[in-house]
Amino acid sequence: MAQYLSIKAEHPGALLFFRMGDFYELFFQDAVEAASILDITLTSRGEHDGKPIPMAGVPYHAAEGYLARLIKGGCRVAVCEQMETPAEAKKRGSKSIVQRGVVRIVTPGTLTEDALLPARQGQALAAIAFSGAGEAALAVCDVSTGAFDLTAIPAARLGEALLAWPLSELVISADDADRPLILEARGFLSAPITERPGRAATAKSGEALLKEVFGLAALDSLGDFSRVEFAAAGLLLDYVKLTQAGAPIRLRAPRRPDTGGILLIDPATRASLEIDRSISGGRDGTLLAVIDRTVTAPGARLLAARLARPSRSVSEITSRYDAVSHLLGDAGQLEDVRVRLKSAPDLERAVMRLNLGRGGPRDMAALSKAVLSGAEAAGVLGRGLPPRLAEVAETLGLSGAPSVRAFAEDLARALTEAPPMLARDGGFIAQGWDVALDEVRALRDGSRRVIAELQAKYADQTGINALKVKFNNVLGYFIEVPAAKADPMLRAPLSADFIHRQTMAGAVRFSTHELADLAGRIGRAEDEAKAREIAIFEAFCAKVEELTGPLAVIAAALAELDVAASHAVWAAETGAVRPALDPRPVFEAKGLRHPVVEAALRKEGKGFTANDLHLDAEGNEGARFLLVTGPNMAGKSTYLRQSALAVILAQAGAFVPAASLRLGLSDRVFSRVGASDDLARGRSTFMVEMVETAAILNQATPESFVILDEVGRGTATWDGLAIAWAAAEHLHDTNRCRAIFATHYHELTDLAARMPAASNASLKAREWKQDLIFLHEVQPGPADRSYGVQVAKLAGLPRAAVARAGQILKKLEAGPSASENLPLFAMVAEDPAPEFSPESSAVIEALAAADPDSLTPREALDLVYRLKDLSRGA
Ligand SMILES: Nc1ncnc2c1ncn2[C@@H]1O[C@H](COP(=O)(O)OP(=O)(O)OP(=O)(O)O)[C@@H](O)[C@H]1O
Repeated sequence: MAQYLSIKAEHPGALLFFRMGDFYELFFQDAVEAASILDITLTSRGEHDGKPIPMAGVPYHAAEGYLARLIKGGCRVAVCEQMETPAEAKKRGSKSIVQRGVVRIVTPGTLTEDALLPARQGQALAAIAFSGAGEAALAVCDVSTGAFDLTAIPAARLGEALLAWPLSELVISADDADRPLILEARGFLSAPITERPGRAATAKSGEALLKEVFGLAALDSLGDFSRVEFAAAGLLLDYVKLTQAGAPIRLRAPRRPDTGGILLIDPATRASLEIDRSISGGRDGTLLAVIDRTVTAPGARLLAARLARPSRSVSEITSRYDAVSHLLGDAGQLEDVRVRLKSAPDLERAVMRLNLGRGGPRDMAALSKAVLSGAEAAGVLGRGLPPRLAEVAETLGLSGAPSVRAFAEDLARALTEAPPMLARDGGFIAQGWDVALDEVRALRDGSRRVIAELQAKYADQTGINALKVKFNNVLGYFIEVPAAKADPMLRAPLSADFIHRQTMAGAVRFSTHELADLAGRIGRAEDEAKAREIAIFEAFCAKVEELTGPLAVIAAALAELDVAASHAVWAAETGAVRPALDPRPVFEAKGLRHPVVEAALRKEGKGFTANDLHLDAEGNEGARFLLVTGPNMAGKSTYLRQSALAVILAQAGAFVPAASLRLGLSDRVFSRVGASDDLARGRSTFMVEMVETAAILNQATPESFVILDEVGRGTATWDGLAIAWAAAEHLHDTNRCRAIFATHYHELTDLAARMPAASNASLKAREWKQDLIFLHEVQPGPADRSYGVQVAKLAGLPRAAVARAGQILKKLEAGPSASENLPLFAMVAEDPAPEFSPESSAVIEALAAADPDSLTPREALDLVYRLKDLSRGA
């Protein structure tokens, strides 16, 4: 207990998995907590301060499954192992306790095990540091692959920067816990936030840790990082170090992701476009889920990363297109490549596990299979490739890495067909690979055969046919006879040979010197074979470590090829086309479709109506601002979203579901679609809408692409209209970006005539026998009316209510306030609109009645006093 308590004291924030023989045991509050999450029995053992100690345990061989559930349940787990065998402990004195130590702390952001990590999802552990100058630095790593990115960003962009990663855990300095930006991040992040002492987040500690981890005397070779970046790196590495409990950190040198070259997507836009997470939280119904045709886990992770961080670099995007075009051009080759890729396991994570000392024979087999499958895929690719694919083919072809090929082939020969997960289980080195191993195995098997033969010999000698030689873990090999027949063996002369071991209810067990001797030999041979296998495995691990660099390049090439093939397959299935990139800020799509809605409709056997869209931020060849009207349910939101999704797909390097698309690259995509409450953060629907709209109006540049749906809907009609109006003008006049604006305020359609680079479009609907038919077709010009009542009828409002709504609508349409369009147009025309109130109209009347030319100075002064009184309502 003293040992337990002292180890537990070192890891206050984690559940302690305390290894005792074949179990990990948990005690005290840990046991209570784990038992409730894992639904396992809570028992007790011994006493502490006069009270029973709660205890719960899980078998060590099944620990991964339990760990996974605890991590999902938001726990951290410190895994404490026995660092020596009980026999070793005894050597130090008969009362010595086995030495134990924490070998790692398992946290949501630092997993490496296959069983704990979703294969097709990336894992990002991020740390943030802030500078005094409004700058933040973000250090992000994936300990399962070794990726490590380090970058500085304006602090205000923290949200979008964080969400561009598949975040599993965020580390912050405790000193930053109360910053508004962190409080805000708590709202939109689903990943847990871990606080660390502020001293870990200093430039000095960062520099020291970077030097230590990468074995450098000076940091110049890493590139030019700032103090705040070093601080973020320090915070991250310090945490990784803590969780690795002394094992070396295996990350690649930090890379600066090219944020200048990334299409920025803010958190609200990311959520509303459902790129990789649907509004309801899952992956179903997202853009990623619909286009993903990857066949390997690293490919799936790369695809997700590309959709999360589309590019802004023409050369990067073009080279991605070239690869897709090539594969799309040869269906046979594409299929052949994918067959090879399908048999390539997760090389990235297997190598990392092996390097961390957590890998096993199965990871070795995965490494070999992945490398050799990649080589086969390269063979299929052949010649005449565009540069990017040529590079992939060259890497995978291994012509430049003969030692990797030799190693992969060695492994293929050395390992058995289905190797065990853990090296200590043995039996993974194939016959014929190692002479010494084969010899000890022959010895062991020979002794086993002799034992099998002993059964016949002893049966003969004792005359007991039912005599059996058996094995169990407690006795080892033993001789068993039915109790009724055992008597002669307990007496001379047989008792001289047969030594009594155990009497059971129905059987008696014996051993002989001969049997013990043979069993000893088998045991020694088995130990020797295992030791030999482990030695071979360790030699392989050393080789993996040596080849880690080239293996990482191969892993990246495999993922790259898988993503290009995935885009090609999806394009072939859906008729997606290669976008044409234009240096001007245009968006000209013919026959554009919404990939997710289309896929959903296809499942129901329905077709999707493709639509065109032509925008030009400079206003030369098309409108920069398109106002879309049309009935509810006509397809406005779909039209808006499909254009924003096309920008994201195109800049991610994928083809787009259209007949054609000509696109000038965007710096940012903004979307405000649909109203959503954010009650958890204390914001009403309208507040959320205004916060998001404000973000767009404040940040959109002429290169941005904006879709806004029903701005102003969440408040009183006139207020809403006024806000929508002002937002439209601001986008058109000030932001000057490509923008589509959907609205139910028909009054706004007149704006197009007043703004030079704006135009109207609407979705067609037709009334037929009092029913409404949606054609989902976009046409130029405003919608004639809104058909809200018809949609209400479609939705199943009671017949009487629909009829009544129809009556009211007629009245309203006939009444002056509704038919006379709003006075707003007149008011906004030139001057800012004056506030009209009873008081102000009285002031105006008095002014109108006054004749300045005939006023004496005294009368003029009186008039001023009267106006003043009138304005107060006096
Ligand atoms: N181009 C299209 N082709 C076929 N079906 C479509 C198309 N666009 C939309 N739809 C169908 O119409 C439904 C409603 O579309 P959407 O939500 O875009 O309408 P809306 O005009 O934005 O409605 P509201 O004004 O009520 O928000 C979609 O869920 C989809 O099933």
